Amino acid sequence: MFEKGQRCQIRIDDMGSEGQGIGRADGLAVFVPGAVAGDLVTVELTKVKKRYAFSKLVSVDEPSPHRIEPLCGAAGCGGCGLALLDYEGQLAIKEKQVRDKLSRLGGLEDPLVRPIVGMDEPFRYRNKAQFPVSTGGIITRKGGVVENLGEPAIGFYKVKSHEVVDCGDCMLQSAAAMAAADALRRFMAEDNITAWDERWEKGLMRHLIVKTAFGTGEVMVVLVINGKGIPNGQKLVEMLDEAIYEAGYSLESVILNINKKKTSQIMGEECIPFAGKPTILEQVGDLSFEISPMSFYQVNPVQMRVLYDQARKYAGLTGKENVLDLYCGVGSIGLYLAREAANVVGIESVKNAVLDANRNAVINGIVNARFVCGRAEEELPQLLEDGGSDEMITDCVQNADVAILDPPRAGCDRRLLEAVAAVGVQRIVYVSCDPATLARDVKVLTELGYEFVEATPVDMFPWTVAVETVCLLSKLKSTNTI
Ligand SMILES: C[S@@+](CC[C@H](N)C(=O)[O-])C[C@H]1O[C@@H](n2cnc3c(N)ncnc32)[C@H](O)[C@@H]1O
Repeated sequence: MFEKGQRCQIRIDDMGSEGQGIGRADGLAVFVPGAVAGDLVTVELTKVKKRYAFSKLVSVDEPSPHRIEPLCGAAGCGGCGLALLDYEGQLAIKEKQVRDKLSRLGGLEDPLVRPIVGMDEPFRYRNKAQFPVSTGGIITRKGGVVENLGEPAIGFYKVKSHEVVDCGDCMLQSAAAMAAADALRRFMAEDNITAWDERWEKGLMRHLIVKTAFGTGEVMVVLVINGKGIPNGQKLVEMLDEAIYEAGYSLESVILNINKKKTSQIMGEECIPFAGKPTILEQVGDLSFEISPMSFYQVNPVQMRVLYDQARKYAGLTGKENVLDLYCGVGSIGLYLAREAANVVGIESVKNAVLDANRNAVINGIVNARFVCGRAEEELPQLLEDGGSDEMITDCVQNADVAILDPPRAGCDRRLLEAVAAVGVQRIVYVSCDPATLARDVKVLTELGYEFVEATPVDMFPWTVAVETVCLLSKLKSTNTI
């Protein structure tokens, strides 16, 4: 029996969702912040439950061969959960997590999990930076004049708080994003621009969002503000333009996003084009995609191609198949596969993303893909039962051969999985950003008449705990050739 305050020595063999080490003491799972997979550590238990315990690290008695010094001085920002593990160690732990989850939660005995596909250069891979802005608080002087208490800080929230850790350089962000942050920091200091203070619900600048299209070099800056405009805003545009140009990119779009609410939601509903174009253009292989301020777009374009190529391989298209692209976002997977399919129908719940998806089809001259707005778990059963006014959509849904599922972290609604099984597709390609919900859904699909064939993890987010997986399930029993 373990109790609070007790010390014990354990070997760390897993990492938790916040990057803490996990080891076992007589079957009890012990969470250890600051420990990494492979470490032998002494810990002091701080809270003991029936099956698990929390602890604090007392000493690292035998460091893991993969333990390294923290990636950067801004450690504490909470972004890099695996900042103390080298890249090889990160890949090993992610692959293990996918295998473990598929066995334990998916009920699969010895699932075939291919080696994880990592990056050659796991730095500056993010095409979207999202920095909170602070000046450490504001004060209101006589006459209602609002003033900052400190210097502008642009970076990340400290773990479990809304305190902004200023970040001069983040190795995960593009050079354009860091240049934009630097320009905004200088502008705010020179022009005494206030930052949002959530205690008083006052202050102008809330977030800086920078989207970088690596394929074309185009950059969009979104300034989330609590107001209608930015005093001397033209000067800021010029400073951003110069800084981003010096970083080797081209500022093509500046958007003001209005968010006046006390909310943890980063963006408000209203976007006002402030300078340049309302969208930027990205190039992926021979496809072009318009990127708008609000729609979801994969954040790691290098690994996005790896992911989509794996999905294409698993889809096994010959040109005759009807493909469903469920949870399709701006249609990128469906459009990537469209030239090798008969027809593609995508379903997505965010209206703007559906508009982008249909526009992306037009931009690329793709005529055999349509995108429908709605909740996939409601829209698919309905199209299956009643059809719709568009013949191509009805035919594609009712005679679909392949379904791509790419849900958010929560995974798929059971009704959607039942509808996919009712369509009777031969192949299901499941793209997942959470191995636990993937495993849960794989279990449901095996109960609905599909067999798990194999999975390939793809590292979309080096240095963080997140892991992406592409998985193939088949209706055909053991007769697949990939
Ligand atoms: C992980 S993203 C995948 C997007 C796209 N497949 C891609 O590769 O860029 C998940 C998408 O599912 C959408 N979504 C969330 N819940 C949904 C639902 N119930 N029905 C349809 N789409 C949904 C989100 O808006 C988001 O665009």
